[in-house]
Amino acid sequence: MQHYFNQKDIQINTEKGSVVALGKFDGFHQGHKLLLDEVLRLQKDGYTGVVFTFDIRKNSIFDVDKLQSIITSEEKCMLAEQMGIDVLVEYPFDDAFASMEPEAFVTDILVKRLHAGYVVVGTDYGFGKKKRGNVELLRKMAGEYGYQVIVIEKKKIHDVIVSSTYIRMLISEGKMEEAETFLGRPYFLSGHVVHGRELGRTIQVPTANLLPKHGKIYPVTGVYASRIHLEDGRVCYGITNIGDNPTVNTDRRVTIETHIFDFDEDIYEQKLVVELLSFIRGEQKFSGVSELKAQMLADMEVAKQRIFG
Ligand SMILES: Cc1cc2nc3c(=O)[nH]c(=O)nc-3n(C[C@H](O)[C@H](O)[C@H](O)COP(=O)(O)O)c2cc1C
Ligand SMILES: Nc1ncnc2c1ncn2[C@@H]1O[C@H](COP(=O)(O)OP(=O)(O)O)[C@@H](O)[C@H]1O
Repeated sequence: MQHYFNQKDIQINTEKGSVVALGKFDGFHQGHKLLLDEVLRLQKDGYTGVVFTFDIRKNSIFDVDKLQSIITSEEKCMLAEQMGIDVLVEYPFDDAFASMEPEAFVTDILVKRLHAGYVVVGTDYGFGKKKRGNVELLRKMAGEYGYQVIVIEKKKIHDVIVSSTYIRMLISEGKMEEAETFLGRPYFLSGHVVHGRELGRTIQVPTANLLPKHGKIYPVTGVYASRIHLEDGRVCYGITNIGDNPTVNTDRRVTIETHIFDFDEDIYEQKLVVELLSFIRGEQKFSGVSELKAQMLADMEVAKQRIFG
């Protein structure tokens, strides 16, 4: 997959033209999937499939520090690659771009740079200066510039519109099963295993530690049943604690710690993808390590019950 990250000199070489899906695509959820399926369908017909999204970190109108996404840019790239998308664009949404006339976006980017044969958007997609660009404008310019517009209606599940905002709310409340329904896959986090206090092994519950990433949304602190994807493709199950470990931690830094069931290997530096399947309990301060350990063993039984039934 080709990945344009935070760069404006995009040029796609395509014989037949491209199919471009436009959107923020935070989460690549069940609603986004309808757009992505159109891209994949037209890719099979020989069009170059492009997912066009924005990197908004350089725009002064957003309080970037407060923005939290379901998936990081790296995770978006990983998912697009897994789906088989040809090109992922994360276009810099800087102040210059925010004030671009929508007609110029169509002619300069969609037509000249991406050679769009098809443009796929949701019903309420807005782009360009003051969001004046919309489905109507895309349709109006389609004849002259030789592309077709595919408009996708909002997907609903149990009568609720699937949206990134709704899914972020579910995640932050620890409602992992519901988040999974709307995402179409469990919420996951990813990163490289770092060293911790090496206390886990002394209580026979070693935990692979990941650091939280800036800009990523995390669920409420506590214990979760989890599924772990190791770098070599193996899939394991385990239990994950997100929190600042009040029982043993003095610096109160938040970490993500996963104990993998029936596993005994050194996996420091390895990249893990940890899917959080089900919330078990909130984090607590125990009177000592032996109380904590007893609770961890009980948590493991609950996790196994939820995972294996
Ligand atoms: C299933 C599980 C549940 C945990 N629950 C708590 C908790 O409620 N309170 C707490 O202070 N720490 C909790 N921890 C974190 C432990 O304190 C931590 O894993 C242990 O200190 C090992 O740390 P280390 O990886 O830095 O060696 C939990 C860890 C796991 C794996
Ligand atoms: N079942 C397991 N689950 C998680 N990590 C394991 C397991 N078995 C061995 N390990 C290894 O042990 C390390 C965790 O041991 P631990 O004593 O908790 O040290 P640390 O405080 O550095 O995380 C992991 O990073 C991993 O390399």
